[in-house]
Amino acid sequence: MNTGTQSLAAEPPGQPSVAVAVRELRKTFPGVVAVDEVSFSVRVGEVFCLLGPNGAGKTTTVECLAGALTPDAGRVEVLGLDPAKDRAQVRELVGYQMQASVLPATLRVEEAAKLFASFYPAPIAIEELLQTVGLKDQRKRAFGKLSGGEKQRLSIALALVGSPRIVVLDELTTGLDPQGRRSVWHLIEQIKARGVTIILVSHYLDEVQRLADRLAIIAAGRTQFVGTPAELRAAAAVRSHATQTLEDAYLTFLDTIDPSNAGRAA
Ligand SMILES: Nc1ncnc2c1ncn2[C@@H]1O[C@H](COP(=O)(O)OP(=O)(O)OP(=O)(O)O)[C@@H](O)[C@H]1O
Repeated sequence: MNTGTQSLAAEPPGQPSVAVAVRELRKTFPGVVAVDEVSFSVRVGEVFCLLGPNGAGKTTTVECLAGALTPDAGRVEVLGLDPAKDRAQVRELVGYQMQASVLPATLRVEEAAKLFASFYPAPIAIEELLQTVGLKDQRKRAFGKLSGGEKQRLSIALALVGSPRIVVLDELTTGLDPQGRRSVWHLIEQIKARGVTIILVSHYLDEVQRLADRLAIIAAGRTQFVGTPAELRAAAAVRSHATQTLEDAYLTFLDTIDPSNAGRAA
């Protein structure tokens, strides 16, 4: 197994090069081990993708690093902070893409952005934010009247409004048409170009191929692989000569995971 982890303690003084370090993370809910033993590091400025089957523990993991859940065991560091203890600071540093559908239907785009901006000490100017995500012309439109792609853009805007250094995007392009997906990918590349670290939970291997600098595969609550997309293809090629696309490589890799690890009960 290649978990490619790094030690925060090994970082030189000054600007950290590791944005997020997760070590042997475990999180249970009554009757379920959601995350059993997950470890990975995310470097400052990279796009890092979390992949894995439904129920593998990806959302639980990112909720632990965003400070929304408290781990049962293990260690999580976000720019040197513990999200479970330094919750307020971590919430200023990490933008978490909310499920947009929780917003009231009558709330206008601009009102939602202003509301979320009021939670942060140094928010981005609303006009610049809406321009960046391509919603300037829709700023007066009510949330309930937005298309699926526009809702997705708004949820990204709300994750960015606090000028975060890290953005966590969970299932970024689910439900978008091909054009909408490509334009959201372009948006992610623009955000990356500003130096923001991006953690992306995705089921779409074309998206991962296009955006990811590195990725982790989580299955059965454990990290099964950490590396670049090219390294995943190389690792899968050892197991199957038929491997071609990143999706082929991912599926080949998953096939080799011991199924007795799955379906964990607490
Ligand atoms: N609040 C909760 N209470 C009880 N069980 C939970 C809770 N949140 C998650 N789980 C369970 O923990 C496991 C991991 O869920 P999680 O949402 O982290 O997986 P995921 O990898 O994000 O899945 P998906 O790809 O389907 O979104 C699942 O079995 C899920 O049912």
